[in-house]
Amino acid sequence: MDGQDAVRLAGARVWIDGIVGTGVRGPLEGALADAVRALAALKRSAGPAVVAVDVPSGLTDARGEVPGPLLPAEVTVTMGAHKEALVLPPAAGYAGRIERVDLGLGPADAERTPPVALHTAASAAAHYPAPTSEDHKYTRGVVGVVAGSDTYPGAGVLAVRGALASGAGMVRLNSTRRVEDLVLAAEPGVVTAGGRIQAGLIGPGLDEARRAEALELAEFCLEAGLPLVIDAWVLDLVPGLVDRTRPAALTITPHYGEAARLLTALGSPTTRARVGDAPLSAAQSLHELTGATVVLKGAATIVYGAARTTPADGGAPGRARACGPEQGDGPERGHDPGGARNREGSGEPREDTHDPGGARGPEAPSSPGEPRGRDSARAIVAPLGCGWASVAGSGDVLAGLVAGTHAGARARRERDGADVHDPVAEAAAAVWVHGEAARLAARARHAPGQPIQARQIADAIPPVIGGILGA
Ligand SMILES: NC(=O)C1=CN([C@@H]2O[C@H](COP(=O)(O)OP(=O)(O)OC[C@H]3O[C@@H](n4cnc5c(N)ncnc54)[C@H](OP(=O)(O)O)[C@@H]3O)[C@@H](O)[C@H]2O)[C@@H](O)CC1
Ligand SMILES: Nc1ncnc2c1ncn2[C@@H]1O[C@H](COP(=O)(O)OP(=O)(O)O)[C@@H](O)[C@H]1O
Repeated sequence: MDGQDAVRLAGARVWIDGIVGTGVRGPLEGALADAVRALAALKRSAGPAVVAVDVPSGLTDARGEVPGPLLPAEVTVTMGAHKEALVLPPAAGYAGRIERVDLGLGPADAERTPPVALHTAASAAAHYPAPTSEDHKYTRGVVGVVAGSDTYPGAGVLAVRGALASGAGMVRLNSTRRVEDLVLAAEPGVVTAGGRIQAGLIGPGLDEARRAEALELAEFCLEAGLPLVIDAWVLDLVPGLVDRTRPAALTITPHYGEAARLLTALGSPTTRARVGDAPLSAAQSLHELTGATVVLKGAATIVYGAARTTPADGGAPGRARACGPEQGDGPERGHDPGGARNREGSGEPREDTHDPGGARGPEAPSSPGEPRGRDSARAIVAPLGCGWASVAGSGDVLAGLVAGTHAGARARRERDGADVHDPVAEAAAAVWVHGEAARLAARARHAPGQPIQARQIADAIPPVIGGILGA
């Protein structure tokens, strides 16, 4: 590109970038790299809008990494299927708004580009069915939550609100008196007594003083084969839990900083910057090292894991002993989220509070690295989120929503005796709903939008779910 080209280009308000497509692999090199670098610099100073054809030039990597110079676009018009580089972070951040042009190659094109699927409203709707006349709170799912502390009381409120907003039938909370009072003032339907649960959540806003309660719920869930979501600081429990249990039902929800810490603790040292450069690889490594479904949070959130195709619970389908009878059981059975405090007066742990190994059957995977009865791993990514979602407590709402979504799915499996468990699809649905809720709250669907708080994301979840069910 000579000086005259530069002057001509600088005068144009829109550039159409069709320089390099998806056929190239690895970083652009030589004269091509120099030209793309020069154009990117000129774009920064002259400010044209760039419309890329298929992919922005330089986004060549199928794992969403950014290998070298590239020309960022405001709009990318892509043909047929979505390309990984357009949906996976960090590359997705350079593609702008995506316009897909159907080439008539079939409906699957819209959603799938193996091995990465893009989550959509249609795929989320299946995970939030409207209750029928047969349903009651236990068939809609009960979430046991250990969240919030006197250090971070607000996170407990937000996690509970996320779980409730999922459509779960009930949330049982174990927290400090202050957090419980705050939660009950906002949500009087929350229960602080022990009892039957169908999924657990530990992490949001916990401090060291709450470690024992978090560990107790984690062990209860993993031993009973109940879905367990681990978030935030208590992700540091994961290496110990993976060693001692088989985490078939474990979902972890780290942000990049937490992912780097956890990978390092698992013997794969890395940094937050390296996770940010290659988040798909980080999510894959976390899954391979733990067996868990990994929700790696960022501007575009990657969900990585495997579906179970054999009974998650072993034994009689539809019933987990640790959860007590099918219905009508009260606080005398199941998990006791109040721990020792709620047992005051009895002197002993209750008979059904822990059920070591009882509900986990022979179908449990033999090791985290070599799960039996599971499909091969896959990634699902939600479209690039609305930036207003990056506000304190947003991830706490998401953790609650993921746990509520797992609890609902688990309750339906118990009711129907179903044996297919797809925690990746469940978690991806929750991520999609959370992203849409942020967009709705911020009024950012067709406009830049406006600042929001995490509680507004929680408030917007029910209308998003209602919207996808009514569509
Ligand atoms: N209202 C309440 O009660 C709230 C309570 N909360 C509770 O606070 C606790 C601490 O959680 P926390 O995430 O703030 O701190 P922590 O994990 O130590 O991060 C340290 C370093 O990690 C990085 N990093 C952070 N976020 C990142 C991201 N999204 N994406 C990428 N990187 C990110 C960043 O590193 P840097 O970029 O500076 O290198 C940062 O300096 C936790 O229990 C939580 O539940 C919060 O939810 C807020 C609302
Ligand atoms: N730039 C962004 N655009 C869209 N969503 C974002 C962006 N940055 C973060 N998020 C989302 O915001 C949430 C932040 O969660 P987290 O880091 O756990 O925060 P907190 O601990 O304060 O709740 C995640 O759901 C993440 O996907």
